[in-house]
Amino acid sequence: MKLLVTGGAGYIGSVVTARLLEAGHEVTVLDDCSTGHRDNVPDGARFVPGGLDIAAAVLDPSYDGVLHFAAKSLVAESVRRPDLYWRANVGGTLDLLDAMRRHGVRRLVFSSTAATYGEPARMPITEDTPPLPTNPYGASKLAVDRMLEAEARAYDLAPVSLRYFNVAGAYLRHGERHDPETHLIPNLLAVAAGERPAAQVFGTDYPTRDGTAVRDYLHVVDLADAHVRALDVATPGHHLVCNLGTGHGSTVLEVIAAVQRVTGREVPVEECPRRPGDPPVLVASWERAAQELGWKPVRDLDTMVADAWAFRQGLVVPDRAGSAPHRASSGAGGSRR
Ligand SMILES: NC(=O)c1ccc[n+]([C@@H]2O[C@H](COP(=O)([O-])OP(=O)(O)OC[C@H]3O[C@@H](n4cnc5c(N)ncnc54)[C@H](O)[C@@H]3O)[C@@H](O)[C@H]2O)c1
Ligand SMILES: O=c1ccn([C@@H]2O[C@H](COP(=O)(O)OP(=O)(O)O[C@H]3O[C@H](CO)[C@@H](O)[C@H](O)[C@H]3O)[C@@H](O)[C@H]2O)c(=O)[nH]1
Repeated sequence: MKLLVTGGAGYIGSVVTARLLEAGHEVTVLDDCSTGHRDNVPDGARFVPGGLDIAAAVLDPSYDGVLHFAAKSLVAESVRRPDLYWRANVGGTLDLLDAMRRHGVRRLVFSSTAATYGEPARMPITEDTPPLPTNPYGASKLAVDRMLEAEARAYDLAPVSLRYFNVAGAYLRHGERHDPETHLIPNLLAVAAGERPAAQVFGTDYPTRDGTAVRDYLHVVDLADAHVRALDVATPGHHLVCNLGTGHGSTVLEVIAAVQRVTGREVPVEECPRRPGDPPVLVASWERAAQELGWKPVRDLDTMVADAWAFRQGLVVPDRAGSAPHRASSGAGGSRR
């Protein structure tokens, strides 16, 4: 297929672009490099610098589809500057959808998020869980999901919203290079590398097995492979929504233990107050993705940490598929409220 990847100079978009190229697709990346890096765009992809407002000039009717990663995605920033999030995530996507309609491009894979669900009490989270986002980031992504639903009906768009849980790991020369870095695993690796004095643990009084928050970490290559599959099942007039996670939750302290195990380094801990807006537990049910996409995650937490560590050391990270297949029915992995 001939594909446009928005945000392909970012962390996840660059890994997906690499996997799309490996699968034989032709890829153009559109990215304004606001949080991404030009040198992240894999060789073999065409790069167009710019924002979503120029999508109409980049697309043409020969394109088979779009994978849309370009967005602002920091929860805390979205609380401080909600206008930025509505404009970039909702307004930007409107520009993209207008461009797709104009050129008759229907297939769309969209980066949605677990943040659309808010703080549901029941785990694991299925796609039928009522979405109640608790911050403007999640709300802006939910607004796009709703736009896609309506445009599928009205204009025969073929959209797939993939709701990612916590993405981690690296592939080839692509890993997390955010500034500031807010994500847990890269921050822990900075401590292991001696670049930060201690790991900050945000909240030790959550109602979980060790008091720290539970998240469902998914390897970025497993995530990427779901996108390659989603392109094949996108259907005009139908909006498919699928969660992507492993069904297994890890606490912050368990992730710290994994980092110590994998790196062989000490990670001193500093207990800090809860980070505002952080839910206690988020764990995905990925049964729908298994059914609809024929997908399953096959890389475990230690592989995510090892690959992120290798990336940080400047190594080319190989594909380590099959480190630990996950069962679709596995439980929440954390005690519930
Ligand atoms: N990282 C996670 O755990 C996670 C979880 C759920 C959802 N997501 C979503 O996945 C997507 C990718 O996340 P990421 O972690 O790779 O982020 P990232 O910041 O590394 O990548 C986003 C890319 O989009 C580009 N971009 C941003 N706004 C743009 C615009 N208006 N026009 C053109 N380019 C623009 C940035 O320069 C960057 O290269 C985002 O939509 C994010 O909301 C990420
Ligand atoms: O230095 C740190 C960083 C994080 N955490 C905690 O670790 C967990 C994971 O945090 P982080 O890696 O920042 O991810 P989330 O805040 O869970 O958000 C990610 O996962 C969401 C879906 O679950 C997506 O919507 C977001 O885009 C994505 O950034 C949370 O409980 C944090 O409080 C710490 O204790 N110390």
